[in-house]
Order: sequence, then C-alpha cells, then structure tokens
Amino acid sequence: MKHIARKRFGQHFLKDALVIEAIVSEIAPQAGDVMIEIGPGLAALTRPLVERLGQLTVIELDRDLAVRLREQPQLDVVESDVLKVDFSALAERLTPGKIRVVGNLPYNISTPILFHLLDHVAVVQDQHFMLQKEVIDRMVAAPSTGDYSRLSVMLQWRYAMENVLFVPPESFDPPPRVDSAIVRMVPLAEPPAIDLQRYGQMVQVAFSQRRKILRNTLGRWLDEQGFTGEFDLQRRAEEVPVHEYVSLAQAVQK
Ligand SMILES: C[S@@+](CC[C@H](N)C(=O)[O-])C[C@H]1O[C@@H](n2cnc3c(N)ncnc32)[C@H](O)[C@@H]1O
Repeated sequence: MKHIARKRFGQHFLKDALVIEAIVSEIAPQAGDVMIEIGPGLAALTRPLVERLGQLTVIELDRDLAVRLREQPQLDVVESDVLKVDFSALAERLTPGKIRVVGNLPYNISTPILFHLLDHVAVVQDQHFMLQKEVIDRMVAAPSTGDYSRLSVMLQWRYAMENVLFVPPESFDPPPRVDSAIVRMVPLAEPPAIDLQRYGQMVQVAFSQRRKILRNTLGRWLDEQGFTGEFDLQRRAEEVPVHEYVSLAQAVQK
C-alpha cells in the first residue's frame, strides 16, 4: 500500500537514486560500523546502508512506517520520538565502541535533534545529516558573516563540520520548499572542558539581540555571574569567535 507523506512528521522521501548513492558514498559505511539512522521512512537510505553493514538500528516515530520496517530482519527498529532516545544508553547496548549517526532529518525539529545529540556526543564517532541548506550555512558559518549565529557557536566548540553535498528539492517526494544539503559532523578529539548548560545560557544571552553591542546583554549577565575579568563588550555577538566564547565560559565557571 502506498504511504501518504505526513506533513506533521516532516516526511519528504528521497527518490533520486544518484543522490542516494552520493549520500551513501559520503557516509562511507565500513564493515563493523555500528550505525543508527534517524527517520528511515520508506528506507531509501536504509536499504543501501544495510546492504553494506548487514544490520542497522533505526529510530522511527511514524507507527505505520515502523511496522513496515520491522518486516526487514536486519533492522533493529526503535519506534520512538528521537528526542526521547537516550543515545548513550543505546550505544552501550550496541557496542563497546562508538556509534555513527545518520539521517535525512525531519526539518521541523532539526535544531532540537542537534542539541539533543550534543548531550550524547561522547559516544558518537560521527554524524551525517540531511538538513535545510540554510541551517547548515549557519552551523558552519565564520564570525562576522550574516550566518554566524547561536547555532554556529553551540556546535563549533564541539564538532568539526562541513557541508559535503547539495541536494535540490526535486530529489524528494514530496519536494520541500527549501534547498537541502548533507553536513558531516565529527566530534573534536580534544574538546575544551566547559559546563555545557552554562555555555548554552551565555550564548543565548549574547545572541538575544545580535545587532546590538554586548554591553547590555552579555555584559549584564557577566555582572550577575560576578565576572571581573577582561572582555571587549563593545562588539556585537556575531563578531566574537567561538574560542573567545569558550574562554569566557571557562572564566565564568571558576
Ligand atoms: C525527511 S523524512 C526522511 C525519510 C527517509 N529517510 C528518506 O530519506 O526518504 C523524515 C523521517 O523522520 C521521521 N520522523 C519525524 N519525526 C520524528 C521523530 N520525532 N523521531 C523519529 N523519527 C521522526 C518521519 O516519519 C520520516 O520518516
């Protein structure tokens, strides 16, 4: 029976065989990899991945799709909202090593998924995600560019990231109204030690009024934290490089 795409689950199914092949080639699955796919849908990516890996764990929220996926014995189907999945516990169940996470993500919750995975980054080898191209532009943006934002600062302290493939709307059924791309995210081997919650709060405050100088936003927050060090608050949030945000968070933690 034909599955009708459900808008509320952000369903846009890949249909272009060449694009699917190109994505799998970027993921480069190796025998022995322990991989988890988020939102397998009708298995467009799942099939070639499982062909190479022999088995795959998939996380799917749509019950009808989960029922179909369970018919394939090589798939370990977790029927759940990905935002509720404890990836650290799942990784522990699957392997003594690290997991690779992939997926053509539902765009309506892509940022929450990225932040959720940040909490479990210690068990992750790498991540390859299809996202709205505009979101990837913000993830990888350099300071003092229009795309440099909270998302850039929240992710770049922890991952090396690159846009590896452009994917046009026609590659999907139904086509989304935006351009898409694949991002590769590799956790840094030696990340700085920060209190993620405090860092997140600081970055949110800094970018709350991104066009204004930091004195009234971040400056006030730093005063509340009892910070007495040096920091140039005459700049705007988008002018401060990630390593300075990291150092500031570390100084505030002390
Ligand atoms: C953009 S589609 C991708 C489908 C398929 N991987 C493909 O490329 O054709 C997103 C998929 O994520 C699933 N999904 C949506 N929200 C989800 C959630 N909160 N947790 C897990 N899966 C979800 C949808 O049902 C759908 O299968």
